[in-house]
Amino acid sequence: MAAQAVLRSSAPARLLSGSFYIRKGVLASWQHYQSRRPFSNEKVLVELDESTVMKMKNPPVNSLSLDVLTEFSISLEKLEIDRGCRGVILTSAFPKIFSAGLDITEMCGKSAEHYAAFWRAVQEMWLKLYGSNMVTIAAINGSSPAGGCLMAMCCDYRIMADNPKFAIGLNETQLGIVAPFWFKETMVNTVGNRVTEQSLQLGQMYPAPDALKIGLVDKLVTEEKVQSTAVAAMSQWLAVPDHARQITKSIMRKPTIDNLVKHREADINNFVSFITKDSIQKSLQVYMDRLKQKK
Ligand SMILES: CC/C=C\C/C=C\C/C=C\CCC/C=C/C(=O)SCCNC(=O)CCNC(=O)[C@H](O)C(C)(C)COP(=O)(O)OP(=O)(O)OC[C@H]1O[C@@H](n2cnc3c(N)ncnc32)[C@H](O)[C@@H]1OP(=O)(O)O
Repeated sequence: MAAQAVLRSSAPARLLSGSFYIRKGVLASWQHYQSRRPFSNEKVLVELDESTVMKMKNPPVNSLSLDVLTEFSISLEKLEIDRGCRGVILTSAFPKIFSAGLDITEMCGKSAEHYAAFWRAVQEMWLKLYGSNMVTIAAINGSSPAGGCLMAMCCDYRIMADNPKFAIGLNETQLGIVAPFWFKETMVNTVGNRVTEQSLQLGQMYPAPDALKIGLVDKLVTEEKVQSTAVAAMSQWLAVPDHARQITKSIMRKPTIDNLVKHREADINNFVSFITKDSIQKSLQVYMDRLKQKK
């Protein structure tokens, strides 16, 4: 099977635990297995099976904290330099939630230095995932607002659980904040300018069937089949010669990536000056209070 060809050998089924876990099909040897042990840290779990799977595992809702983002980038980088790994499926360890997006508590009541470090980590995650040479497939097994939607959009292909209760979108304006230009550009590259303009202004969350209609996701399947469908899609993507696919991906994405690289420091300064405003802090606090009250 092509998906197995990605991952070269045979290996223990499961390795690590934490906010993510990565499952990888087959390793060449026990020594090779041992050499992957650095994945075994607080936030990342590596599972070795038929496909490489990164599972977000930060209860209760996979919010993307500074730690989670840092761990995600390190883990992805490790896979990126591993020549035995050609593709990654990104999913969640929890049913009903893919990711709640950026951890709002990281953007409230902290120092300017903290906000800068947090935003750099968000950028790093995006640069690594959007710019990955690997085939990346999002297996979206639940709701995926804002930063969660961004992660999914960074992938080459998106499969979502066919449940209208699960919604995906960039809802930043609903929090009184603004999706930065590179979130916007990622969405434009996914669904086009007109849909993005409307979605971003309204902070629209799309139930799964609507997300399929606008092309925000590529395929809907039942919840139980999300991961197996991702594995099957991976086989298809991996049947294409790597060099041709990678160069094509780079042609498509490089201008967007270069734009952030060029303006990275300005973007951090912009974020810090925006998020430290009293009015923005108030908006985020009100949103968090509402989230807690809805119970
Ligand atoms: C001039 C300016 C120009 C440019 C701009 C410059 C800079 C840009 C500025 C800012 C950009 C910021 C970009 C932000 C991106 C983001 O990702 S913001 C996060 C958006 N996320 C959301 O809105 C999701 C909110 N959560 C939900 O809708 C729901 O929780 C859920 C659908 C994900 C899950 O629902 P339930 O299963 O019912 O779970 P609960 O709602 O009960 O939640 C459980 C628990 O988790 C807490 N929580 C939920 N989401 C978050 C989160 N994102 N961060 C932190 N915490 C979260 C929730 O409060 C509950 O907590 P407890 O009550 O249990 O303590």
